[in-house]
Amino acid sequence: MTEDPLVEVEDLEKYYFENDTLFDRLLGREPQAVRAVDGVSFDVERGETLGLVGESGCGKSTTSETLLALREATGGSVRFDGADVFEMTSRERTQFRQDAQIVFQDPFSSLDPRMTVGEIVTEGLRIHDLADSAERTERAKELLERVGLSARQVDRYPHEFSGGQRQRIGIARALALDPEFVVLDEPVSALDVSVQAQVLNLLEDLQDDFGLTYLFVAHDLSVVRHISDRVAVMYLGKVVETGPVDEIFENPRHPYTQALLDSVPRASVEEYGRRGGTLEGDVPSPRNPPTGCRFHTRCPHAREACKRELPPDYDVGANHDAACFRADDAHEYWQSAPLEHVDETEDVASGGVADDD
Ligand SMILES: Nc1ncnc2c1ncn2[C@@H]1O[C@H](COP(=O)(O)OP(=O)(O)OP(=O)(O)O)[C@@H](O)[C@H]1O
Repeated sequence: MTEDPLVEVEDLEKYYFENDTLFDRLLGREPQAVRAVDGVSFDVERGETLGLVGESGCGKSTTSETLLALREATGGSVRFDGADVFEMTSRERTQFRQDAQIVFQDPFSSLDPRMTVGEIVTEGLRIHDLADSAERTERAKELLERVGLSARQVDRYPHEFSGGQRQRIGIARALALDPEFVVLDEPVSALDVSVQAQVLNLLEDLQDDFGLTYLFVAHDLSVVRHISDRVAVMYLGKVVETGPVDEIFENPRHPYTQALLDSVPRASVEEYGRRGGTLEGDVPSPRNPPTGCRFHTRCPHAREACKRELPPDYDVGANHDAACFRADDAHEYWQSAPLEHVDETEDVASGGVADDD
Protein backbone atom coordinates (compact mmCIF):
# COMPACT_ATOMS: atom_id res chain seq x y z
CA MET A 1 0.00 0.00 0.00
CA THR A 2 1.36 3.41 -0.91
CA GLU A 3 1.32 6.21 1.64
CA ASP A 4 -0.69 9.36 1.09
CA PRO A 5 1.31 12.41 -0.05
CA LEU A 6 2.62 14.62 2.76
CA VAL A 7 1.28 17.75 1.06
CA GLU A 8 -1.83 17.87 -1.16
CA VAL A 9 -2.58 21.18 -2.83
CA GLU A 10 -5.97 21.39 -4.53
CA ASP A 11 -7.27 24.30 -6.63
CA LEU A 12 -5.24 26.76 -4.55
CA GLU A 13 -6.06 30.37 -5.29
CA LYS A 14 -4.43 33.54 -4.07
CA TYR A 15 -5.67 36.83 -5.49
CA TYR A 16 -4.17 40.09 -4.33
CA PHE A 17 -6.47 43.09 -4.52
CA GLU A 18 -5.20 46.45 -5.69
CA ASN A 19 -7.17 49.72 -5.48
CA ASP A 20 -8.84 48.34 -2.39
CA THR A 21 -8.37 51.04 0.25
CA LEU A 22 -11.07 53.24 1.73
CA PHE A 23 -9.57 56.11 -0.25
CA ASP A 24 -9.91 54.14 -3.50
CA ARG A 25 -13.57 53.47 -2.70
CA LEU A 26 -14.16 57.18 -2.02
CA LEU A 27 -12.72 57.93 -5.45
CA GLY A 28 -15.00 55.30 -6.97
CA ARG A 29 -12.14 53.02 -8.02
CA GLU A 30 -12.97 49.36 -8.45
CA PRO A 31 -10.71 46.88 -6.65
CA GLN A 32 -8.56 45.01 -9.14
CA ALA A 33 -7.70 41.35 -8.65
CA VAL A 34 -4.16 40.18 -9.28
CA ARG A 35 -4.64 36.48 -9.93
CA ALA A 36 -1.19 35.46 -8.70
CA VAL A 37 -2.19 31.84 -8.05
CA ASP A 38 -5.26 30.74 -9.94
CA GLY A 39 -6.27 27.15 -9.28
CA VAL A 40 -3.04 25.28 -8.62
CA SER A 41 -3.01 21.57 -7.73
CA PHE A 42 -0.12 19.23 -6.97
CA ASP A 43 1.02 16.66 -4.42
CA VAL A 44 4.35 16.43 -2.64
CA GLU A 45 5.15 12.82 -1.76
CA ARG A 46 6.91 11.95 1.49
CA GLY A 47 10.69 12.17 1.23
CA GLU A 48 10.72 13.59 -2.31
CA THR A 49 11.81 16.91 -3.73
CA LEU A 50 9.22 18.55 -5.95
CA GLY A 51 10.71 21.32 -8.07
CA LEU A 52 8.36 24.26 -8.79
CA VAL A 53 9.64 26.18 -11.81
CA GLY A 54 8.58 29.08 -14.00
CA GLU A 55 9.58 32.59 -15.00
CA SER A 56 9.72 35.43 -12.52
CA GLY A 57 6.23 36.60 -11.57
CA CYS A 58 4.41 33.35 -12.44
CA GLY A 59 3.34 32.89 -8.81
CA LYS A 60 5.88 30.46 -7.35
CA SER A 61 6.54 32.40 -4.14
CA THR A 62 2.87 33.18 -3.63
CA THR A 63 2.07 29.47 -4.03
CA SER A 64 4.65 28.42 -1.47
CA GLU A 65 3.80 31.12 1.06
CA THR A 66 0.07 30.47 0.71
CA LEU A 67 0.38 26.72 1.09
CA LEU A 68 2.31 27.33 4.32
CA ALA A 69 -0.58 29.59 5.46
CA LEU A 70 1.83 32.54 5.67
CA ARG A 71 -0.62 34.27 3.33
CA GLU A 72 -4.36 33.84 3.42
CA ALA A 73 -5.66 31.82 0.47
CA THR A 74 -8.60 33.14 -1.51
CA GLY A 75 -9.66 29.62 -2.47
CA GLY A 76 -8.81 25.94 -2.57
CA SER A 77 -7.30 23.69 0.05
CA VAL A 78 -4.01 22.34 1.33
CA ARG A 79 -3.73 19.11 3.30
CA PHE A 80 -0.64 18.41 5.35
CA ASP A 81 -0.28 14.86 6.60
CA GLY A 82 -4.02 14.48 5.99
CA ALA A 83 -5.11 17.61 7.91
CA ASP A 84 -6.69 20.65 6.23
CA VAL A 85 -4.17 23.45 6.81
CA PHE A 86 -6.75 26.22 6.42
CA GLU A 87 -9.15 24.65 8.94
CA MET A 88 -6.68 23.86 11.71
CA THR A 89 -7.35 24.58 15.38
CA SER A 90 -4.77 26.85 16.99
CA ARG A 91 -3.05 23.85 18.58
CA GLU A 92 -2.85 22.09 15.20
CA ARG A 93 -1.62 25.29 13.57
CA THR A 94 1.16 25.58 16.18
CA GLN A 95 2.28 22.03 15.36
CA PHE A 96 2.09 22.79 11.62
CA ARG A 97 4.30 25.86 12.16
CA GLN A 98 6.93 23.50 13.58
CA ASP A 99 6.55 20.74 10.99
CA ALA A 100 6.62 22.96 7.89
CA GLN A 101 9.46 25.47 7.45
CA ILE A 102 10.75 27.80 4.76
CA VAL A 103 14.19 28.96 3.60
CA PHE A 104 14.05 32.26 1.72
CA GLN A 105 16.02 33.35 -1.32
CA ASP A 106 17.86 36.31 0.07
CA PRO A 107 20.29 35.39 2.85
CA PHE A 108 21.04 39.09 3.36
CA SER A 109 17.58 40.35 4.21
CA SER A 110 16.14 37.22 5.79
CA LEU A 111 18.38 37.31 8.90
CA ASP A 112 17.84 39.96 11.59
CA PRO A 113 21.13 41.92 11.75
CA ARG A 114 20.67 42.68 15.46
CA MET A 115 20.50 39.06 16.54
CA THR A 116 23.41 36.65 16.98
CA VAL A 117 23.33 33.60 14.75
CA GLY A 118 22.64 31.48 17.83
CA GLU A 119 19.54 33.54 18.58
CA ILE A 120 18.46 33.46 14.93
CA VAL A 121 18.84 29.73 14.57
CA THR A 122 16.90 28.92 17.75
CA GLU A 123 14.28 31.67 17.64
CA GLY A 124 11.63 29.07 16.81
CA LEU A 125 12.52 27.07 19.94
CA ARG A 126 12.15 30.25 22.01
CA ILE A 127 8.84 31.27 20.41
CA HIS A 128 7.40 27.78 20.87
CA ASP A 129 8.86 27.67 24.40
CA LEU A 130 10.60 24.39 23.70
CA ALA A 131 13.97 24.94 25.41
CA ASP A 132 15.64 27.14 28.01
CA SER A 133 18.47 29.49 27.17
CA ALA A 134 21.32 27.02 27.83
CA GLU A 135 19.60 24.28 25.83
CA ARG A 136 19.04 26.69 22.97
CA THR A 137 22.72 27.61 22.85
CA GLU A 138 23.69 23.93 22.77
CA ARG A 139 21.17 23.25 20.01
CA ALA A 140 22.38 26.27 18.02
CA LYS A 141 25.99 25.00 18.21
CA GLU A 142 24.90 21.55 17.08
CA LEU A 143 22.91 22.98 14.15
CA LEU A 144 25.73 25.29 13.07
CA GLU A 145 28.12 22.34 12.95
CA ARG A 146 25.54 20.29 11.04
CA VAL A 147 25.27 22.90 8.28
CA GLY A 148 29.04 23.23 7.92
CA LEU A 149 29.70 26.21 10.19
CA SER A 150 31.50 26.25 13.51
CA ALA A 151 29.99 26.09 17.02
CA ARG A 152 32.41 28.88 17.91
CA GLN A 153 30.48 31.22 15.60
CA VAL A 154 27.33 31.06 17.72
CA ASP A 155 27.74 34.59 19.14
CA ARG A 156 28.61 36.27 15.84
CA TYR A 157 26.27 38.51 13.84
CA PRO A 158 25.01 37.93 10.26
CA HIS A 159 27.19 40.68 8.73
CA GLU A 160 30.28 38.68 9.72
CA PHE A 161 29.33 35.88 7.29
CA SER A 162 29.50 35.42 3.51
CA GLY A 163 26.38 34.88 1.38
CA GLY A 164 26.77 31.10 1.35
CA GLN A 165 27.36 31.01 5.09
CA ARG A 166 24.27 33.12 5.71
CA GLN A 167 22.20 30.75 3.67
CA ARG A 168 23.58 27.92 5.83
CA ILE A 169 22.35 29.88 8.85
CA GLY A 170 18.90 30.18 7.22
CA ILE A 171 18.91 26.41 6.67
CA ALA A 172 19.96 25.75 10.29
CA ARG A 173 17.08 27.97 11.45
CA ALA A 174 14.63 25.95 9.31
CA LEU A 175 15.89 22.70 10.85
CA ALA A 176 15.78 23.79 14.50
CA LEU A 177 12.26 22.51 15.09
CA ASP A 178 12.81 19.13 13.40
CA PRO A 179 10.43 19.79 10.52
CA GLU A 180 9.10 17.17 8.11
CA PHE A 181 8.64 19.57 5.21
CA VAL A 182 10.79 22.48 4.03
CA VAL A 183 9.93 24.96 1.30
CA LEU A 184 13.16 26.13 -0.32
CA ASP A 185 12.24 29.36 -2.11
CA GLU A 186 15.06 30.02 -4.58
CA PRO A 187 17.59 29.07 -1.87
CA VAL A 188 20.68 29.36 -4.07
CA SER A 189 19.65 32.00 -6.63
CA ALA A 190 21.44 34.82 -4.81
CA LEU A 191 24.70 32.85 -4.48
CA ASP A 192 27.76 32.45 -6.70
CA VAL A 193 27.68 29.31 -8.83
CA SER A 194 30.52 27.63 -6.91
CA VAL A 195 28.75 28.26 -3.62
CA GLN A 196 25.42 27.09 -5.07
CA ALA A 197 26.86 23.62 -5.59
CA GLN A 198 27.93 23.36 -1.96
CA VAL A 199 24.59 24.52 -0.60
CA LEU A 200 22.70 22.12 -2.88
CA ASN A 201 24.86 19.25 -1.72
CA LEU A 202 24.23 20.24 1.90
CA LEU A 203 20.46 20.30 1.27
CA GLU A 204 20.63 16.80 -0.23
CA ASP A 205 22.64 15.46 2.72
CA LEU A 206 20.20 16.97 5.19
CA GLN A 207 17.27 15.49 3.30
CA ASP A 208 18.81 12.02 3.55
CA ASP A 209 19.79 12.38 7.20
CA PHE A 210 16.50 13.79 8.45
CA GLY A 211 14.05 12.23 5.97
CA LEU A 212 12.91 15.66 4.82
CA THR A 213 10.37 16.45 2.11
CA TYR A 214 11.20 19.49 -0.03
CA LEU A 215 9.32 21.88 -2.26
CA PHE A 216 12.16 23.47 -4.23
CA VAL A 217 11.15 26.72 -5.90
CA ALA A 218 13.43 28.01 -8.65
CA HIS A 219 13.60 29.63 -12.06
CA ASP A 220 17.01 28.04 -12.80
CA LEU A 221 16.34 24.78 -14.60
CA SER A 222 19.80 23.28 -14.16
CA VAL A 223 19.47 23.62 -10.39
CA VAL A 224 15.98 22.12 -10.46
CA ARG A 225 17.16 19.20 -12.59
CA HIS A 226 19.92 18.39 -10.19
CA ILE A 227 17.88 18.34 -7.00
CA SER A 228 14.29 17.35 -7.94
CA ASP A 229 12.59 13.98 -8.15
CA ARG A 230 9.54 15.48 -9.84
CA VAL A 231 8.81 18.89 -11.31
CA ALA A 232 5.72 21.11 -11.56
CA VAL A 233 5.96 23.86 -14.19
CA MET A 234 4.03 27.09 -13.51
CA TYR A 235 2.89 29.74 -15.98
CA LEU A 236 0.90 32.80 -15.04
CA GLY A 237 -0.71 31.46 -11.88
CA LYS A 238 -1.31 27.92 -13.13
CA VAL A 239 0.58 24.63 -13.14
CA VAL A 240 0.84 23.57 -16.79
CA GLU A 241 2.81 20.32 -16.52
CA THR A 242 3.95 17.86 -13.87
CA GLY A 243 6.12 14.79 -14.16
CA PRO A 244 9.28 12.98 -13.09
CA VAL A 245 12.32 15.19 -13.55
CA ASP A 246 13.85 13.25 -16.46
CA GLU A 247 10.50 13.13 -18.29
CA ILE A 248 10.08 16.89 -17.94
CA PHE A 249 13.56 17.54 -19.30
CA GLU A 250 13.67 14.88 -22.00
CA ASN A 251 10.03 14.55 -23.04
CA PRO A 252 8.35 17.87 -22.22
CA ARG A 253 4.74 17.93 -23.42
CA HIS A 254 3.67 21.50 -22.75
CA PRO A 255 4.92 24.14 -25.24
CA TYR A 256 5.75 26.41 -22.30
CA THR A 257 7.98 23.77 -20.70
CA GLN A 258 9.63 23.26 -24.08
CA ALA A 259 10.17 27.00 -24.48
CA LEU A 260 11.66 27.24 -20.98
CA LEU A 261 14.10 24.44 -21.80
CA ASP A 262 14.96 26.07 -25.11
CA SER A 263 15.68 29.38 -23.44
CA VAL A 264 18.20 28.03 -20.94
CA PRO A 265 21.39 30.09 -21.29
CA ARG A 266 24.27 28.10 -22.75
CA ALA A 267 26.38 28.52 -19.66
CA SER A 268 23.98 26.56 -17.51
CA VAL A 269 22.86 23.93 -20.00
CA GLU A 270 23.62 20.54 -18.56
CA GLU A 271 23.04 17.68 -20.97
CA TYR A 272 20.23 18.88 -23.14
CA GLY A 273 20.60 21.17 -26.09
CA ARG A 274 18.62 23.95 -27.69
CA ARG A 275 16.36 23.80 -30.64
CA GLY A 276 17.12 27.35 -31.55
CA GLY A 277 13.84 28.69 -30.21
CA THR A 278 13.62 31.14 -27.36
CA LEU A 279 10.81 32.28 -25.15
CA GLU A 280 9.77 35.58 -26.62
CA GLY A 281 7.62 38.33 -25.20
CA ASP A 282 6.80 39.16 -21.62
CA VAL A 283 4.57 37.17 -19.34
CA PRO A 284 1.09 38.75 -19.64
CA SER A 285 -0.23 40.46 -16.51
CA PRO A 286 -2.05 38.38 -13.90
CA ARG A 287 -4.37 41.42 -13.59
CA ASN A 288 -5.83 40.59 -16.96
CA PRO A 289 -4.69 37.12 -18.05
CA PRO A 290 -5.37 35.94 -21.62
CA THR A 291 -8.57 34.00 -22.29
CA GLY A 292 -8.44 30.30 -23.07
CA CYS A 293 -4.98 28.86 -22.54
CA ARG A 294 -2.90 31.53 -20.81
CA PHE A 295 0.14 30.61 -22.86
CA HIS A 296 -1.56 31.00 -26.26
CA THR A 297 -0.16 34.52 -26.80
CA ARG A 298 3.39 33.13 -26.83
CA CYS A 299 2.77 29.58 -28.01
CA PRO A 300 4.17 28.41 -31.37
CA HIS A 301 1.61 25.57 -31.48
CA ALA A 302 -1.52 27.60 -30.61
CA ARG A 303 -4.72 27.15 -32.63
CA GLU A 304 -8.00 29.08 -32.54
CA ALA A 305 -9.44 26.83 -29.84
CA CYS A 306 -6.50 27.64 -27.56
CA LYS A 307 -7.58 31.31 -27.55
CA ARG A 308 -11.15 30.56 -26.53
CA GLU A 309 -11.26 27.37 -24.52
CA LEU A 310 -9.66 26.45 -21.23
CA PRO A 311 -7.08 23.71 -21.70
CA PRO A 312 -7.83 20.29 -20.21
CA ASP A 313 -6.96 19.94 -16.54
CA TYR A 314 -3.95 17.76 -15.97
CA ASP A 315 -4.35 14.72 -13.78
CA VAL A 316 -2.58 15.37 -10.45
CA GLY A 317 -2.27 11.63 -9.83
CA ALA A 318 -0.81 10.89 -13.27
CA ASN A 319 2.87 10.15 -13.66
CA HIS A 320 3.33 12.85 -16.31
CA ASP A 321 0.66 15.16 -17.66
CA ALA A 322 0.28 18.56 -19.28
CA ALA A 323 -2.64 20.99 -19.42
CA CYS A 324 -2.55 21.52 -23.19
CA PHE A 325 -4.78 20.75 -26.19
CA ARG A 326 -1.72 20.47 -28.37
CA ALA A 327 0.47 18.35 -26.09
CA ASP A 328 0.72 15.38 -28.48
CA ASP A 329 1.74 17.57 -31.44
CA ALA A 330 4.10 19.64 -29.34
CA HIS A 331 5.72 16.47 -28.00
CA GLU A 332 6.12 15.04 -31.48
CA TYR A 333 7.69 18.30 -32.67
CA TRP A 334 10.06 18.32 -29.71
CA GLN A 335 11.25 14.82 -30.48
CA SER A 336 11.72 15.44 -34.20
CA ALA A 337 13.27 18.95 -34.11
CA PRO A 338 17.05 18.85 -34.43
CA LEU A 339 19.06 19.66 -31.36
CA GLU A 340 21.81 22.21 -31.71
CA HIS A 341 25.00 20.72 -30.51
CA VAL A 342 25.94 21.98 -27.08
CA ASP A 343 29.49 21.84 -25.85
CA GLU A 344 30.18 20.44 -22.47
CA THR A 345 29.31 23.23 -20.16
CA GLU A 346 29.43 24.13 -16.59
CA ASP A 347 27.28 21.94 -14.39
CA VAL A 348 26.17 23.81 -11.35
CA ALA A 349 25.95 20.67 -9.27
CA SER A 350 29.48 19.44 -9.82
CA GLY A 351 31.05 22.72 -10.83
CA GLY A 352 32.82 24.77 -8.30
CA VAL A 353 34.74 23.54 -5.38
CA ALA A 354 35.70 26.95 -4.10
CA ASP A 355 35.15 27.44 -0.41
CA ASP A 356 32.58 30.04 0.52
CA ASP A 357 34.26 30.93 3.79
N1 LIG B 1 1.43 41.97 -2.41
C1 LIG B 1 1.14 41.93 -3.72
N2 LIG B 1 0.19 42.75 -4.25
C2 LIG B 1 -0.12 42.70 -5.56
N3 LIG B 1 0.46 41.86 -6.44
C3 LIG B 1 1.42 41.03 -5.97
C4 LIG B 1 1.82 41.03 -4.59
N4 LIG B 1 2.80 40.09 -4.43
C5 LIG B 1 3.01 39.55 -5.66
N5 LIG B 1 2.19 40.11 -6.58
C6 LIG B 1 2.09 39.76 -8.00
O1 LIG B 1 1.72 38.40 -8.08
C7 LIG B 1 2.37 37.76 -9.17
C8 LIG B 1 3.11 36.54 -8.66
O2 LIG B 1 4.20 36.97 -7.83
P1 LIG B 1 5.21 35.93 -7.14
O3 LIG B 1 6.21 36.71 -6.37
O4 LIG B 1 4.44 34.89 -6.43
O5 LIG B 1 5.90 35.26 -8.42
P2 LIG B 1 7.26 34.43 -8.50
O6 LIG B 1 7.04 33.43 -9.58
O7 LIG B 1 7.63 33.92 -7.17
O8 LIG B 1 8.26 35.52 -9.01
P3 LIG B 1 9.69 35.93 -8.41
O9 LIG B 1 10.58 34.78 -8.68
O10 LIG B 1 10.03 37.15 -9.20
O11 LIG B 1 9.44 36.20 -6.95
C9 LIG B 1 3.28 38.81 -9.80
O12 LIG B 1 2.61 39.37 -10.91
C10 LIG B 1 3.44 39.85 -8.72
O13 LIG B 1 3.62 41.13 -9.27
